Amino acid sequence: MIDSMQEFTAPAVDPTVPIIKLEDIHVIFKTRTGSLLHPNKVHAINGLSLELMPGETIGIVGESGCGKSTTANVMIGLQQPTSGHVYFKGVDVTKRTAKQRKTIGRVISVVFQDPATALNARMSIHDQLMDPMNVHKVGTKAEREKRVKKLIELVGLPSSVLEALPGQLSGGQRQRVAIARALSLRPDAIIADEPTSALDVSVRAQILNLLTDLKRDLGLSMVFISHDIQTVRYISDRIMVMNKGQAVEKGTAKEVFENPKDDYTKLLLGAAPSLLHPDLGK
Ligand SMILES: Nc1ncnc2c1ncn2[C@@H]1O[C@H](COP(=O)(O)OP(=O)(O)OP(=O)(O)O)[C@@H](O)[C@H]1O
Repeated sequence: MIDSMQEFTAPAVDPTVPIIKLEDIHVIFKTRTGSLLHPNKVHAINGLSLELMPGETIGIVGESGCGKSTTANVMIGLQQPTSGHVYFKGVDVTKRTAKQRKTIGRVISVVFQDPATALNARMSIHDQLMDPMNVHKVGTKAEREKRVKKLIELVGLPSSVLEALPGQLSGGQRQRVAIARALSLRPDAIIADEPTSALDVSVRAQILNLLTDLKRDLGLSMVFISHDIQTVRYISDRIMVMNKGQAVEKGTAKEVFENPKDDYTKLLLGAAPSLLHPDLGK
């Protein structure tokens, strides 16, 4: 771990105010097909409420199509809810202004499933890490250069990768770069949408461990999205189980695993073998 972690730690915030709060969110997509009951409509999110408190990791778990990514998109403002409210540090940003959008884009970072598509194939790793800091005019050029070197160290990569293009790195290394970039603006929160699903099983464990270390050392708040309940258990303080656009169960990781209340949660717990690497203890 590097000495000067402090400059990467999440900014101090009021511990009693959620970083992100979703209140009774509905998202209805207009489509060409739809269902028998709702022709030409998909009710992707159906009355969802959620609070991400400072320093905590919330795991969102559910099968493909249950609305996990749409929930993430509502949080970061990529998807406008059909109804309901989105709060950022206590401020209603449901209909966010361009200025609010820019601010929130800076303080909530996203790590996507596939680092190959999230990174620019033609840009060196150095330039990709510099880019968000250039856009948001962070410090002087010399300070940004120094920060790039520290960021790459923070995610456990040698400085030699800075000159590489994404295609020259392994999937796991690329995801580390994506995480370094997500940390570059010292975010309040990270939204990780299936960040390990595209990786080999052994690499998955390494990335999960890296995220666990970072959240502990930097005091990050995190929303961790996955269809694998064991992976979610490993990293989350609290878990929300989603089914058909609704939260069917919420609780601490311990509560959800030891005393699941909802039938769907029980089904998930008893379903397919974990995608988690066996080296990660239960
Ligand atoms: N832009 C869109 N237009 C129409 N329907 C959409 C759109 N985006 C998502 N949906 C639908 O909304 C529902 C929720 O999708 P979403 O991608 O949020 O689920 P998910 O749980 O993230 O699934 P996955 O794990 O496969 O990404 C699905 O039925 C999906 O087909």
